[in-house]
Amino acid sequence: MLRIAVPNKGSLSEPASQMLREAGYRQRRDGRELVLPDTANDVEFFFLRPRDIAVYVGEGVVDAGITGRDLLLDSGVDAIEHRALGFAGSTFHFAGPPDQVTSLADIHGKRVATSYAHLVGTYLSERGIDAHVVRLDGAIESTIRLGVADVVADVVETGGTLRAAGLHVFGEPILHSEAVLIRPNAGEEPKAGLATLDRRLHGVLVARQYVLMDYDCPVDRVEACVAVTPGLESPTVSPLHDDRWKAVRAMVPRKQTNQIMDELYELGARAIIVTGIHASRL
Ligand SMILES: Nc1ncnc2c1ncn2[C@@H]1O[C@H](COP(=O)(O)OP(=O)(O)OP(=O)(O)O)[C@@H](O)[C@H]1O
Ligand SMILES: O=P(O)(O)OC[C@H]1O[C@H](OP(=O)(O)OP(=O)(O)O)[C@H](O)[C@@H]1O
Ligand SMILES: [Mg+2]
Repeated sequence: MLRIAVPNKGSLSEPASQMLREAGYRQRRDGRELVLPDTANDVEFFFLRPRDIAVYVGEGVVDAGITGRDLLLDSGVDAIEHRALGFAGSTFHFAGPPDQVTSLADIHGKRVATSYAHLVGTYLSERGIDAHVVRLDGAIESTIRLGVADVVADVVETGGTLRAAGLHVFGEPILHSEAVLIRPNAGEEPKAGLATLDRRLHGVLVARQYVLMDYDCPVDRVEACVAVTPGLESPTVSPLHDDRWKAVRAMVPRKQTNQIMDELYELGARAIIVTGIHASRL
Protein backbone atom coordinates (compact mmCIF):
# COMPACT_ATOMS: atom_id res chain seq x y z
CA MET A 1 0.00 0.00 0.00
CA LEU A 2 1.17 3.49 -0.84
CA ARG A 3 1.24 5.66 2.29
CA ILE A 4 0.26 9.27 1.59
CA ALA A 5 0.38 12.21 4.04
CA VAL A 6 -2.38 14.82 3.64
CA PRO A 7 -2.69 18.16 5.50
CA ASN A 8 -5.17 17.85 8.36
CA LYS A 9 -5.64 21.60 8.98
CA GLY A 10 -5.02 25.04 7.54
CA SER A 11 -5.44 26.41 4.04
CA LEU A 12 -3.98 23.34 2.31
CA SER A 13 -6.28 20.82 3.96
CA GLU A 14 -9.61 21.15 2.14
CA PRO A 15 -8.23 21.78 -1.37
CA ALA A 16 -5.82 18.83 -1.01
CA SER A 17 -8.64 16.48 -0.03
CA GLN A 18 -10.82 17.89 -2.80
CA MET A 19 -8.11 17.22 -5.37
CA LEU A 20 -7.67 13.65 -4.10
CA ARG A 21 -11.45 13.11 -4.28
CA GLU A 22 -11.44 14.31 -7.88
CA ALA A 23 -8.61 11.88 -8.53
CA GLY A 24 -10.89 9.05 -7.41
CA TYR A 25 -9.65 8.49 -3.87
CA ARG A 26 -11.59 8.19 -0.64
CA GLN A 27 -11.16 11.10 1.76
CA ARG A 28 -12.28 11.46 5.35
CA ARG A 29 -15.70 12.90 6.17
CA ASP A 30 -14.90 13.43 9.81
CA GLY A 31 -12.07 15.91 10.51
CA ARG A 32 -10.95 13.82 13.50
CA GLU A 33 -9.99 10.73 11.48
CA LEU A 34 -6.20 10.38 11.52
CA VAL A 35 -5.76 7.43 9.17
CA LEU A 36 -7.93 6.37 6.27
CA PRO A 37 -7.31 3.22 4.26
CA ASP A 38 -8.54 3.21 0.65
CA THR A 39 -8.16 -0.46 -0.18
CA ALA A 40 -9.85 -0.17 -3.60
CA ASN A 41 -6.97 2.07 -4.68
CA ASP A 42 -4.29 0.35 -2.61
CA VAL A 43 -3.39 3.50 -0.67
CA GLU A 44 -3.55 4.67 2.93
CA PHE A 45 -3.94 8.33 3.91
CA PHE A 46 -2.40 9.87 7.04
CA PHE A 47 -3.79 13.25 8.08
CA LEU A 48 -0.91 15.25 9.54
CA ARG A 49 0.05 18.85 10.23
CA PRO A 50 1.16 20.47 6.96
CA ARG A 51 4.45 21.61 8.48
CA ASP A 52 5.25 18.08 9.68
CA ILE A 53 4.51 16.35 6.39
CA ALA A 54 7.93 17.05 4.87
CA VAL A 55 9.55 15.50 7.95
CA TYR A 56 7.54 12.27 7.66
CA VAL A 57 8.29 12.09 3.94
CA GLY A 58 11.98 12.92 4.49
CA GLU A 59 12.21 10.11 7.05
CA GLY A 60 10.65 7.76 4.52
CA VAL A 61 7.86 6.66 6.88
CA VAL A 62 5.33 7.71 4.26
CA ASP A 63 5.84 7.32 0.50
CA ALA A 64 4.37 10.66 -0.58
CA GLY A 65 2.79 13.78 0.85
CA ILE A 66 1.03 16.99 -0.03
CA THR A 67 2.42 20.16 1.54
CA GLY A 68 3.49 23.70 0.62
CA ARG A 69 6.73 24.30 -1.27
CA ASP A 70 7.59 26.91 1.38
CA LEU A 71 7.10 24.37 4.17
CA LEU A 72 9.21 21.79 2.33
CA LEU A 73 12.08 24.26 1.92
CA ASP A 74 11.79 25.51 5.48
CA SER A 75 11.95 21.95 6.83
CA GLY A 76 15.40 21.49 5.31
CA VAL A 77 14.71 17.75 4.97
CA ASP A 78 15.81 15.53 2.14
CA ALA A 79 12.49 15.20 0.29
CA ILE A 80 11.84 15.99 -3.34
CA GLU A 81 9.15 18.08 -4.99
CA HIS A 82 7.55 15.63 -7.40
CA ARG A 83 4.78 17.77 -8.86
CA ALA A 84 3.30 21.26 -8.34
CA LEU A 85 -0.43 20.97 -7.68
CA GLY A 86 -1.72 24.38 -8.75
CA PHE A 87 -3.52 25.47 -5.58
CA ALA A 88 -2.63 27.52 -2.46
CA GLY A 89 -0.45 29.76 -4.59
CA SER A 90 1.36 32.56 -2.77
CA THR A 91 4.61 34.48 -2.74
CA PHE A 92 6.91 34.72 0.21
CA HIS A 93 8.13 38.25 0.85
CA PHE A 94 9.94 40.57 3.17
CA ALA A 95 7.74 43.42 4.32
CA GLY A 96 8.02 46.33 6.69
CA PRO A 97 7.08 49.96 7.33
CA PRO A 98 7.43 51.83 4.02
CA ASP A 99 9.36 54.71 5.61
CA GLN A 100 11.96 52.41 7.19
CA VAL A 101 12.75 49.53 4.83
CA THR A 102 12.89 49.61 1.04
CA SER A 103 15.70 47.22 0.09
CA LEU A 104 17.25 43.97 1.23
CA ALA A 105 20.29 45.83 2.57
CA ASP A 106 18.03 47.67 5.03
CA ILE A 107 17.45 44.37 6.87
CA HIS A 108 21.07 44.31 8.06
CA GLY A 109 21.20 44.42 11.87
CA LYS A 110 17.42 44.30 12.21
CA ARG A 111 14.97 41.80 13.77
CA VAL A 112 13.02 39.72 11.24
CA ALA A 113 9.86 37.93 12.40
CA THR A 114 8.77 34.83 10.49
CA SER A 115 7.28 31.34 10.82
CA TYR A 116 9.89 30.17 8.30
CA ALA A 117 13.10 30.71 10.27
CA HIS A 118 15.27 28.19 8.43
CA LEU A 119 14.23 29.42 4.99
CA VAL A 120 14.70 33.09 5.89
CA GLY A 121 17.94 32.51 7.83
CA THR A 122 19.46 30.66 4.87
CA TYR A 123 18.27 33.29 2.38
CA LEU A 124 19.82 36.12 4.38
CA SER A 125 23.10 34.40 5.17
CA GLU A 126 23.57 33.43 1.50
CA ARG A 127 23.40 37.17 0.76
CA GLY A 128 25.73 38.16 3.58
CA ILE A 129 23.01 39.95 5.53
CA ASP A 130 23.30 39.70 9.28
CA ALA A 131 19.90 39.88 10.99
CA HIS A 132 18.23 38.42 14.04
CA VAL A 133 15.46 36.00 13.03
CA VAL A 134 12.54 35.84 15.48
CA ARG A 135 10.49 32.68 14.95
CA LEU A 136 6.76 32.91 15.67
CA ASP A 137 3.82 30.69 14.72
CA GLY A 138 1.44 33.15 13.05
CA ALA A 139 -0.06 36.63 12.95
CA ILE A 140 3.42 37.69 11.86
CA GLU A 141 2.17 41.03 10.52
CA SER A 142 1.40 42.16 14.10
CA THR A 143 4.96 41.75 15.33
CA ILE A 144 6.17 45.17 14.19
CA ARG A 145 3.36 47.07 15.88
CA LEU A 146 3.96 44.99 19.02
CA GLY A 147 7.65 45.84 18.98
CA VAL A 148 9.20 42.37 18.70
CA ALA A 149 10.47 42.84 15.13
CA ASP A 150 11.42 45.55 12.59
CA VAL A 151 10.75 43.50 9.46
CA VAL A 152 8.60 40.45 8.65
CA ALA A 153 8.97 37.64 6.14
CA ASP A 154 5.64 35.98 5.41
CA VAL A 155 3.22 34.40 2.99
CA VAL A 156 1.45 36.95 0.78
CA GLU A 157 -1.61 35.96 -1.21
CA THR A 158 -3.83 39.00 -1.84
CA GLY A 159 -1.67 41.37 0.20
CA GLY A 160 -4.71 42.30 2.29
CA THR A 161 -3.19 41.32 5.63
CA LEU A 162 -0.06 43.39 4.98
CA ARG A 163 -2.09 46.41 3.86
CA ALA A 164 -4.26 46.20 6.97
CA ALA A 165 -1.08 46.26 9.06
CA GLY A 166 0.29 49.29 7.15
CA LEU A 167 3.26 47.34 5.77
CA HIS A 168 4.65 47.10 2.24
CA VAL A 169 6.64 44.37 0.53
CA PHE A 170 10.13 45.18 -0.67
CA GLY A 171 12.90 43.38 -2.54
CA GLU A 172 12.45 40.42 -4.84
CA PRO A 173 10.03 37.66 -3.77
CA ILE A 174 11.96 35.14 -1.66
CA LEU A 175 9.90 32.35 -3.16
CA HIS A 176 6.82 31.48 -5.22
CA SER A 177 4.98 28.76 -3.35
CA GLU A 178 2.02 26.48 -3.99
CA ALA A 179 0.88 23.06 -2.86
CA VAL A 180 3.21 20.31 -4.04
CA LEU A 181 3.33 16.52 -4.09
CA ILE A 182 6.56 15.41 -2.43
CA ARG A 183 8.37 12.10 -2.11
CA PRO A 184 11.39 10.83 -0.18
CA ASN A 185 14.77 11.34 -1.78
CA ALA A 186 16.88 8.54 -0.34
CA GLY A 187 18.33 8.03 -3.83
CA GLU A 188 15.88 5.18 -4.34
CA GLU A 189 13.42 4.50 -7.08
CA PRO A 190 10.06 6.10 -6.18
CA LYS A 191 7.75 3.54 -4.62
CA ALA A 192 5.55 1.57 -7.01
CA GLY A 193 2.14 3.20 -6.92
CA LEU A 194 3.51 6.73 -6.78
CA ALA A 195 3.34 6.91 -10.57
CA THR A 196 -0.38 6.10 -10.45
CA LEU A 197 -1.05 8.74 -7.79
CA ASP A 198 0.95 11.27 -9.80
CA ARG A 199 -0.83 10.47 -13.07
CA ARG A 200 -4.19 10.84 -11.37
CA LEU A 201 -3.28 14.20 -9.84
CA HIS A 202 -1.91 15.36 -13.16
CA GLY A 203 -5.22 14.27 -14.71
CA VAL A 204 -7.10 16.52 -12.26
CA LEU A 205 -4.77 19.42 -13.04
CA VAL A 206 -5.36 19.03 -16.76
CA ALA A 207 -9.13 18.75 -16.27
CA ARG A 208 -9.00 22.00 -14.28
CA GLN A 209 -6.71 23.86 -16.63
CA TYR A 210 -8.17 22.87 -20.01
CA VAL A 211 -11.53 22.76 -21.77
CA LEU A 212 -12.57 20.99 -24.96
CA MET A 213 -13.36 23.26 -27.89
CA ASP A 214 -15.37 22.10 -30.91
CA TYR A 215 -16.06 24.21 -33.95
CA ASP A 216 -16.91 24.09 -37.62
CA CYS A 217 -14.41 25.61 -39.97
CA PRO A 218 -14.42 26.43 -43.72
CA VAL A 219 -12.00 24.04 -45.44
CA ASP A 220 -9.71 26.82 -46.62
CA ARG A 221 -9.42 28.16 -43.03
CA VAL A 222 -8.50 24.91 -41.31
CA GLU A 223 -4.77 25.60 -41.20
CA ALA A 224 -5.26 29.09 -39.77
CA CYS A 225 -7.75 27.87 -37.14
CA VAL A 226 -5.65 24.88 -36.15
CA ALA A 227 -2.74 27.24 -35.56
CA VAL A 228 -4.91 28.96 -32.93
CA THR A 229 -5.96 25.64 -31.34
CA PRO A 230 -2.98 23.31 -31.77
CA GLY A 231 -4.24 21.02 -28.97
CA LEU A 232 -1.84 18.87 -26.99
CA GLU A 233 -0.66 16.42 -29.63
CA SER A 234 -2.67 17.65 -32.60
CA PRO A 235 -6.35 18.59 -33.00
CA THR A 236 -8.94 16.20 -34.42
CA VAL A 237 -10.16 17.36 -37.83
CA SER A 238 -13.21 15.47 -39.13
CA PRO A 239 -15.21 15.73 -42.34
CA LEU A 240 -18.71 17.23 -42.30
CA HIS A 241 -21.61 16.27 -44.54
CA ASP A 242 -21.17 19.60 -46.34
CA ASP A 243 -17.69 19.17 -47.82
CA ARG A 244 -16.94 22.91 -47.74
CA TRP A 245 -16.63 22.57 -43.92
CA LYS A 246 -14.57 20.56 -41.41
CA ALA A 247 -15.22 19.91 -37.73
CA VAL A 248 -12.30 20.59 -35.38
CA ARG A 249 -11.87 19.47 -31.76
CA ALA A 250 -8.97 20.48 -29.51
CA MET A 251 -8.12 21.03 -25.86
CA VAL A 252 -7.45 24.70 -25.07
CA PRO A 253 -6.31 26.42 -21.85
CA ARG A 254 -9.42 27.34 -19.83
CA LYS A 255 -8.17 30.86 -19.12
CA GLN A 256 -7.85 31.64 -22.84
CA THR A 257 -11.29 30.28 -23.80
CA ASN A 258 -12.95 33.54 -24.79
CA GLN A 259 -9.93 35.05 -26.50
CA ILE A 260 -9.55 31.90 -28.62
CA MET A 261 -13.26 31.86 -29.50
CA ASP A 262 -12.98 35.49 -30.67
CA GLU A 263 -9.97 34.65 -32.85
CA LEU A 264 -11.65 31.58 -34.35
CA TYR A 265 -14.80 33.54 -35.12
CA GLU A 266 -12.74 36.23 -36.86
CA LEU A 267 -11.11 33.50 -38.95
CA GLY A 268 -14.53 32.23 -40.08
CA ALA A 269 -15.15 29.37 -37.62
CA ARG A 270 -18.77 28.95 -36.50
CA ALA A 271 -20.74 26.79 -34.03
CA ILE A 272 -17.93 27.12 -31.50
CA ILE A 273 -18.79 25.05 -28.45
CA VAL A 274 -16.86 24.66 -25.21
CA THR A 275 -17.23 21.75 -22.77
CA GLY A 276 -15.55 21.04 -19.46
CA ILE A 277 -13.29 18.04 -18.91
CA HIS A 278 -14.24 15.83 -15.97
CA ALA A 279 -11.14 13.68 -15.88
CA SER A 280 -8.13 13.02 -18.06
CA ARG A 281 -5.08 10.81 -18.41
CA LEU A 282 -2.46 12.19 -20.78
N1 LIG B 1 -3.45 33.06 2.49
C1 LIG B 1 -2.84 32.03 1.95
N2 LIG B 1 -2.92 31.78 0.62
C2 LIG B 1 -2.30 30.73 0.05
N3 LIG B 1 -1.55 29.86 0.75
C3 LIG B 1 -1.44 30.07 2.06
C4 LIG B 1 -2.06 31.15 2.74
N4 LIG B 1 -1.76 31.06 4.05
C5 LIG B 1 -0.99 29.99 4.19
N5 LIG B 1 -0.79 29.37 3.00
C6 LIG B 1 -0.01 28.20 2.74
O1 LIG B 1 -0.39 27.20 3.67
C7 LIG B 1 0.75 26.51 4.13
C8 LIG B 1 0.84 26.69 5.63
O2 LIG B 1 -0.10 25.88 6.19
P1 LIG B 1 -0.37 25.96 7.75
O3 LIG B 1 -1.48 25.02 8.02
O4 LIG B 1 0.91 25.85 8.49
O5 LIG B 1 -0.83 27.44 7.94
P2 LIG B 1 -2.17 28.10 7.45
O6 LIG B 1 -2.68 27.49 6.21
O7 LIG B 1 -1.85 29.52 7.42
O8 LIG B 1 -3.20 27.71 8.60
P3 LIG B 1 -3.39 28.33 10.05
O9 LIG B 1 -2.69 29.65 10.05
O10 LIG B 1 -4.88 28.44 10.13
O11 LIG B 1 -2.82 27.33 10.97
C9 LIG B 1 1.95 27.11 3.43
O12 LIG B 1 2.30 26.31 2.31
C10 LIG B 1 1.45 28.46 3.00
O13 LIG B 1 2.10 28.95 1.83
O1 LIG C 1 -2.03 38.19 1.48
P1 LIG C 1 -3.23 37.69 2.20
O2 LIG C 1 -4.33 37.30 1.26
O3 LIG C 1 -3.71 38.63 3.25
O4 LIG C 1 -2.85 36.30 2.90
C1 LIG C 1 -1.66 36.14 3.62
C2 LIG C 1 -1.92 35.84 5.04
O5 LIG C 1 -2.60 34.57 5.16
C3 LIG C 1 -1.91 33.76 6.10
O6 LIG C 1 -2.33 34.05 7.38
P2 LIG C 1 -3.42 33.22 8.19
O7 LIG C 1 -4.79 33.76 7.94
O8 LIG C 1 -3.23 31.78 7.92
O9 LIG C 1 -3.06 33.56 9.68
P3 LIG C 1 -1.68 33.24 10.44
O10 LIG C 1 -0.76 34.39 10.11
O11 LIG C 1 -2.03 33.22 11.87
O12 LIG C 1 -1.16 31.97 9.94
C4 LIG C 1 -0.46 34.24 5.95
O13 LIG C 1 0.32 33.89 7.07
C5 LIG C 1 -0.60 35.71 5.79
O14 LIG C 1 -0.68 36.35 7.01
MG1 LIG D 1 -1.56 30.81 8.64
